Amino acid sequence: MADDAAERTARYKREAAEAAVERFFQAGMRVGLGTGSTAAFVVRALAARRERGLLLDVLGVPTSLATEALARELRVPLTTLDAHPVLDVTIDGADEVAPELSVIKGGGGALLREKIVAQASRRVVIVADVAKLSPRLGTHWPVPVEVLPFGWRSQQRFLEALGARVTPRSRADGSPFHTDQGNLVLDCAFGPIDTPVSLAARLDSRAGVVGHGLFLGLVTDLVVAGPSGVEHRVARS
Ligand SMILES: O=C[C@H](O)[C@H](O)[C@H](O)COP(=O)(O)O
Repeated sequence: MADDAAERTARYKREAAEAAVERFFQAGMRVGLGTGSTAAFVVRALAARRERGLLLDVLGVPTSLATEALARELRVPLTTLDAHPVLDVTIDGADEVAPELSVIKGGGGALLREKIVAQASRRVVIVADVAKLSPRLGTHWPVPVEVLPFGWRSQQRFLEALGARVTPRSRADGSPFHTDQGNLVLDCAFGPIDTPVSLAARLDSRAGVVGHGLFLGLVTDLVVAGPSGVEHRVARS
């Protein structure tokens, strides 16, 4: 039963990813490659197109070391933001998607590079299975906050004072989780967030906080897959 549900979810992720690659990646583009299980389907779909002789001149900027490794394994050519500071489009996953297409990201710890790449992209497409949809950010998912190891307990107190239940992220063996930049992640359960813009501003202005998973006003498109098929939604500008 549980296996069936996991297989269905994986199928929806793959369907969303494949539909987005077909729709948004075009010859000659410089593209951002997201991180996570849904974004991995994007890299695989791009590699599959290349095997058919399509999109051969597309170059990708990976948002994590894991995505970089996968792209290299599948022989997807990569570039950097330094070589291409403006990208045509990024396709990435998300943990929670609110109706106005604000999202929480960072379940895999790649939030900082993902936001840097998203902010450098003309178009930001989120691919998701239908279970990621939410009436309000924070309903189902904590906000990951990336902090410098230096003074991190002060950041924990700051985040608790903002109303969060804070869980320092750890690995399966209990050791602290470190991002690709060597920082820590504090998962901050706020519950449904009434004012995400002001919360993001508080986080952005705190020294020692180097990133957070609230992506507000960044996403241009959502491709979501579920039992009734694949749907494309566009953010209101
Ligand atoms: O840090 C990781 C990313 O923000 C992922 O895109 C996000 O956690 C969604 O991951 P998945 O597609 O595996 O559910």
